[in-house]
Amino acid sequence: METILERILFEKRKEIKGLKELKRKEMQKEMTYSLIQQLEQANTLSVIAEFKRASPSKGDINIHLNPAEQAKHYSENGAAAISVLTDATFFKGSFHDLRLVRESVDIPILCKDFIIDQVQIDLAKENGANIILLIAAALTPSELSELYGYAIQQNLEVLMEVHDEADLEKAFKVGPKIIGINNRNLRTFEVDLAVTERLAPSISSFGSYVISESGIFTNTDAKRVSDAGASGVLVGEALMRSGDLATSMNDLMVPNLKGAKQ
Ligand SMILES: O=C(O)c1ccccc1NCC(=O)[C@H](O)[C@H](O)COP(=O)(O)O
Repeated sequence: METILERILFEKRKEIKGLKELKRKEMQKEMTYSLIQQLEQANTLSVIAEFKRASPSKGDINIHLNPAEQAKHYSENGAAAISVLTDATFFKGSFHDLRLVRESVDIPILCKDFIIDQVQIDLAKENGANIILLIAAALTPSELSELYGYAIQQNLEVLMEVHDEADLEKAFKVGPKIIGINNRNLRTFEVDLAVTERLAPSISSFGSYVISESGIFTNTDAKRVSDAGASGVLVGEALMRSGDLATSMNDLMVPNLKGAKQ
């Protein structure tokens, strides 16, 4: 006669089979949201469109936009990925915004925050991010390497941000596949696309993809950073203020065959 323990274990084995299948499907889904894959396949400059209500340099940009609706418009107009600012104090963002965006689109999402601890990476993942930002200037070389390793372990992609040669040296030691060049000096707020022109060649030689971040508004700006070797751009303010997203996105998606990693 079957004991209660045997019956429980029989049911448990069935449950575990189901749980494993669920986990496998979830992992498969996570893997399909890949910015690296998008960059590999793109033949135009890839646009990472940012949801950015406000910022320290510009104050309120567009605080009334709905994150889910804006993300849908970004995606419908060809965004390769969406960046969501989750910092509340300086950017009026939240992890709730990130979740709303995840629920509204089927493309990779970057959690744009000032990550200094693993717990933020956990939160980013729990709320649907596939990519996290690590800012070289905000971390020591060992913190950068430790947080990078942790994110990769969690099946996340990493956009490692640099602004000068010292940051680049730190980044190269870790060896990320995607490096973002922030054209904005985060200390002075000065924005200069020449920063991309100066740093992109060594990143391309290193073999990583270049994303040019900040201060990109026009077709001329997009062409300029694409010519410098960028495979993608990260654009916030221009898209958050745009009255015609289709045209704004189209202007940024310049042909970019040579931007892709060789
Ligand atoms: O945007 C700021 O004022 C800012 C200030 C201090 C730290 C970071 C800041 N911005 C984060 C970003 O990197 C940008 O949101 C992103 O690159 C898009 O920039 P933009 O297209 O110029 O809005």
